[in-house]
Amino acid sequence: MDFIELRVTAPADLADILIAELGQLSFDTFEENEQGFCAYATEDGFDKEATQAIIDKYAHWPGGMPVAESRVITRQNWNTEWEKNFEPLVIGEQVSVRAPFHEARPDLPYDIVIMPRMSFGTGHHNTTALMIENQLTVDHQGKRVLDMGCGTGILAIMAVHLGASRVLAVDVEPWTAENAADNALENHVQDKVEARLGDITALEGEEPFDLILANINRNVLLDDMDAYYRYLQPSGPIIFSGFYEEDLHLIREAAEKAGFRYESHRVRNHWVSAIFTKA
Ligand SMILES: C[S@@+](CC[C@H](N)C(=O)[O-])C[C@H]1O[C@@H](n2cnc3c(N)ncnc32)[C@H](O)[C@@H]1O
Repeated sequence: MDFIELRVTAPADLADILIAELGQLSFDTFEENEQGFCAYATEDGFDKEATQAIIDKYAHWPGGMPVAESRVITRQNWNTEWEKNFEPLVIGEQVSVRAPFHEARPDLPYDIVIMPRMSFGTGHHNTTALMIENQLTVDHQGKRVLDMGCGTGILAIMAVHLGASRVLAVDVEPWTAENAADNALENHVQDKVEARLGDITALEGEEPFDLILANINRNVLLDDMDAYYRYLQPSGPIIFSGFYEEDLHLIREAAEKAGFRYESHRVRNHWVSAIFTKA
């Protein structure tokens, strides 16, 4: 399959804003670098005009105008690049996230092995790290968990490490659902994680979950808010991310309108992960 690689040169503060806005289009993987960042989308989902409109909107940015160039790449090239650049990392001082070719960290309580491929979720993005930090504060013991927008399945794997009894990991991108299943196997949690292809409609017939994790993007979260409420047990927690600090009020308004109670949120580089509970 072919993908679009969008190379963006922009000052760091603007790069964060552009990543948030491009994340509302079909770009779902971002790699930051010294000049700005690279964003990836499937060739089919790439909307050239909408992408250019976002770049043009910031032509008068005080720190320097953004410049974007796109090219088509194959999945294979993309993987090689990604694997070459994938550094192990530690989240919340407790969770080691690494590829199979990195050394394990037996000094840390949680070890997650990710085969990156073409999916979002190696822990390097602020939203993934924020989600995991929030997961560390929420009781997962014996819980049935939903991971919406699972990407690599990193949050689903973390949920099992924290004691979840079952996790349904759902994503709209076919290779992502496959990648999540492979990563569950790699982390020996395949008996507890079911990876499923689809969007919110893939949940039809499911009983409400004890805990929901949803790191997607602002628009999908807003659209699916009422459904999340229906698919959560009373007083169950839901952890959101994938949106920018400026949009927290929108997420909060929609969540409270649906019936959730705001609990807390954390922010890194303008990205947010927020915890609500079903009132
Ligand atoms: C920000 S990534 C999060 C990946 C991973 N959960 C993490 O925390 O790193 C968002 C994921 O949501 C998926 N996605 C986008 N729209 C979706 C939808 N309507 N329903 C389910 N998944 C969706 C994308 O394919 C992508 O893998």
